[in-house]
Amino acid sequence: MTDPDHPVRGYAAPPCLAHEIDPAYVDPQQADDVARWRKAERARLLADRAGQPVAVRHAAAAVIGCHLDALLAQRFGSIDGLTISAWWPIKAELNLRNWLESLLARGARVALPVVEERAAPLHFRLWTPDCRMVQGVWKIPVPADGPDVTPDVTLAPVVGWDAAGYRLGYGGGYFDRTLAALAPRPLAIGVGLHAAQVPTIFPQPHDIAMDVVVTEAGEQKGTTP
Ligand SMILES: Nc1nc2c(c(=O)[nH]1)N(C=O)[C@@H](CNc1ccc(C(=O)N[C@@H](CCC(=O)O)C(=O)O)cc1)CN2
Ligand SMILES: Nc1ncnc2c1ncn2[C@@H]1O[C@H](COP(=O)(O)OP(=O)(O)OP(=O)(O)O)[C@@H](O)[C@H]1O
Repeated sequence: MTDPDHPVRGYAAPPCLAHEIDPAYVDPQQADDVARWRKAERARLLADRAGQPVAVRHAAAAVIGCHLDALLAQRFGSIDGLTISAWWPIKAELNLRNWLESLLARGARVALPVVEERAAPLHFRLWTPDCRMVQGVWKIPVPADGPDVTPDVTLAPVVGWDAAGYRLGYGGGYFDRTLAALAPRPLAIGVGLHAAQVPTIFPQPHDIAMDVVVTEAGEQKGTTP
């Protein structure tokens, strides 16, 4: 229908070109704003976390181990034979080492991430308490050798998280690249302090949401696989 008071004068851009716009198109100005916001938010969250008493982080890690056990039991039944990747804690990250050792005692395999190439997906190597470790990227200890493994479950430490399951890490984009590259995709569990929740991380096209986020307050986001 045409409105005689507002004659159609033509389009600013021909509508027939709409299909040629890449759905992954990112407004560079907006992407820049989000990157700047994330940098400041990371710094704030990291300072907050470092300011928590060690006893608080320690207690949170113990409770999170229990929540993770319940979650894995619900999703997989037995964990015997599962390969579960975690992290070697740095910068006041939660230390799940006791829980990781309990996984080994229950027949699971534990893997740690290795940055073999910058700006590329992570690799994973099996870990045991007595395996030889070497310093990797960012001086993060990694298992010195052993074959690459593909985790069934990957635990990703979060600097920040939102209720939609998106995580903020250290800004390397490593977990997003890794999840984008793995097929089948492992169950991705973001793990961190409840206080690290933010209303949104302003997800960008490259961000991949965690299947679940677990904090000391329990499971925060869940999807039925
Ligand atoms: N303990 C632990 N191990 C982990 C992770 C983690 O979050 N925690 N990772 C989780 O992914 C991977 C390592 N993540 C890294 C993330 C960023 C940079 C890094 O070089 N950052 C740059 C800034 C990048 C940018 O802003 O563009 C820097 O600080 O200079 C290094 C490693 C694998 N191992
Ligand atoms: N699949 C991908 N392909 C190419 N670049 C990617 C991919 N995923 C993320 N990136 C790049 O990585 C950069 C950092 O991403 P982001 O801010 O989400 O990191 P992060 O999730 O905090 O880091 P990390 O996962 O290492 O803890 C982004 O600028 C993005 O362009």
